[in-house]
Amino acid sequence: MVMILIIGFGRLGQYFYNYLKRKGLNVKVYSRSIKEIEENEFSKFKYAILAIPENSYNEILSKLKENNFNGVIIDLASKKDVVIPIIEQYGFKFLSLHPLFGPSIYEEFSKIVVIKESTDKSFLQFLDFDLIEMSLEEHEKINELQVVTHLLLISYYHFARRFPIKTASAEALYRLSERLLEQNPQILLDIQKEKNAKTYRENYIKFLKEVSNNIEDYIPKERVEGFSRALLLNLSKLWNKDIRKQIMVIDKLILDLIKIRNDLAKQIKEIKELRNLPIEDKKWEIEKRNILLEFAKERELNPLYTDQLIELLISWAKHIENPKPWIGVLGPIGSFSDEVALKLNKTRLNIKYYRKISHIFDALENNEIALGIVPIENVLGGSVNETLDSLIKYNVKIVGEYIHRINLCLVGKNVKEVKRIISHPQAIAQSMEYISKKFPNAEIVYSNSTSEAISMLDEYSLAITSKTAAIFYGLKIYDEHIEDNKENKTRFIIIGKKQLPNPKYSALVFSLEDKPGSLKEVLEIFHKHNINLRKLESRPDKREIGKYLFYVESDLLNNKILEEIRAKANWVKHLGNFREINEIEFPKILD
Ligand SMILES: C=C(O[C@@H]1C=C(C(=O)O)C=C[C@H]1O)C(=O)O
Repeated sequence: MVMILIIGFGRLGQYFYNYLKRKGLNVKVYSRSIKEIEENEFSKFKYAILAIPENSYNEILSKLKENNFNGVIIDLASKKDVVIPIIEQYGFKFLSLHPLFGPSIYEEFSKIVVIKESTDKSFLQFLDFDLIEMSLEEHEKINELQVVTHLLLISYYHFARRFPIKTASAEALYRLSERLLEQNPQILLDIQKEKNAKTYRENYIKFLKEVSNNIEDYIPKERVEGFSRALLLNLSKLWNKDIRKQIMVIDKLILDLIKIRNDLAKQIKEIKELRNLPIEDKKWEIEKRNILLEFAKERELNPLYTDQLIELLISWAKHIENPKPWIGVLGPIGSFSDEVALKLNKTRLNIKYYRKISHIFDALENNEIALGIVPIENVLGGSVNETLDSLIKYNVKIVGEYIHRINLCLVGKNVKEVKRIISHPQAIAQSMEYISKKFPNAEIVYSNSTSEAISMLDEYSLAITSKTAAIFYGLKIYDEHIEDNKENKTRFIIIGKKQLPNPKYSALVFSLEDKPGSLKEVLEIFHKHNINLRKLESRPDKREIGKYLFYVESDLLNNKILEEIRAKANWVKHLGNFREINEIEFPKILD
């Protein structure tokens, strides 16, 4: 495997170190502060990347020579006319690069100049930046530009500091100058002390005088298409022809902004603590939501998605202000599980939405969430098999239950004609009579959840959802309580890892020996102890046809009874003891 040595661990050295590591290459560092290797190991390396100032070249190259390094030198210096002769003097093969790294080293802003005269270019295979080949002479023009840009920003920095009140453009320019001056001062000084630097500066001053004397000629007659909105975005368009890269810059900007937003939420939390105010400010949330929705409307942004995004940002901020354990629920927002979660948890702050019931079990087992809320049975549709099967498969406990009155609503947006009815199979099953009477010709389309059906709506379809979803997504409610049985209820279970005190019921699964009467023997144990069964359901054991597992819920079982059952069954899994709960009270429910 090729071994790469990085000498120098400033900004550029660190960047290349992380970049090459990420690519799975074998990289080591040698610098004043970090010595991952000894000098006598230099000979092991195929490449040595020099991320050091020009005035250290002699010292480092002689060290490399003395210690038998005979690979390729990769120089990242900007003054090629200074460093290349030194490298040649030591007789090394070399690759001369000039990384043009843009705003805070986002990769989308990074190009690398490769000097044509380099004697070994094999290292380029490891770099997937935009590479630009240039002769030493052409590269010199970059130096001229760099000298002038720096001159401008350095002088502007000192000039602007005298004026405390800044306009937006003065501020922007000032920030740019600060960004430059954040760099290693020695490098900045070296650039301005280069042999032609003084001439470059004087040429530019001459040019400035010319502009100043004939200013009318230099103000364009037409407006320039400029950087008026987001500077970086526009820069990105200039730098990247690749649209995916431009989108990536946008995504990174969004994340950077969210980071800033969340840091502000932390600050506001401190103020609220000082003033003894609650974290959540619903009044302000609603007010700002309306302002932002108006803002989005002016920009023709979809209000539904904008609203979801705002909701997410606000919950994110609140969760940062007050981190609570996560609750996993079948989503998206507006599912019946979400209704129950809201009822039990009061807020969506710490609710995570999952697309499938089994994903909630998986997340709980992996400690991504502290609790899950899942449906287990409906009066009309019967058991939710995915929940039963997940209870069998995953290592979690039932800690509580909640019975929820289901109101099925028929919703849509600007419907012209009803050709399709979309919903979760359970909701469809619960309103089949209604659908076949009212829409005998409609096609039935199944979705993963009732709320997911909303994203599938068009002018020719209706969805069956909760009222919460209809309100949240601003949909028209065409009818409600369309369920065939007006006593429609769903029982939800709360799953977790710890049991609550004072349980009333128990749940277990067991398998039996394949012989006459084996189920009866187990059921007799319940009878003998006068334990009432609430639910008995068989599930295929999924290994052999005709083999079943039995899911049982009953009044509370003690250990002695459980032992008796274990003695009669082939295999028993105790799924927990639980009772009805009407509120999730953290931290009580966790310890
Ligand atoms: C950040 C704040 O705290 C909460 C979060 C909000 C948000 O993220 O926009 C708004 C109001 C508060 O419920 C705040 O009070 O402004």
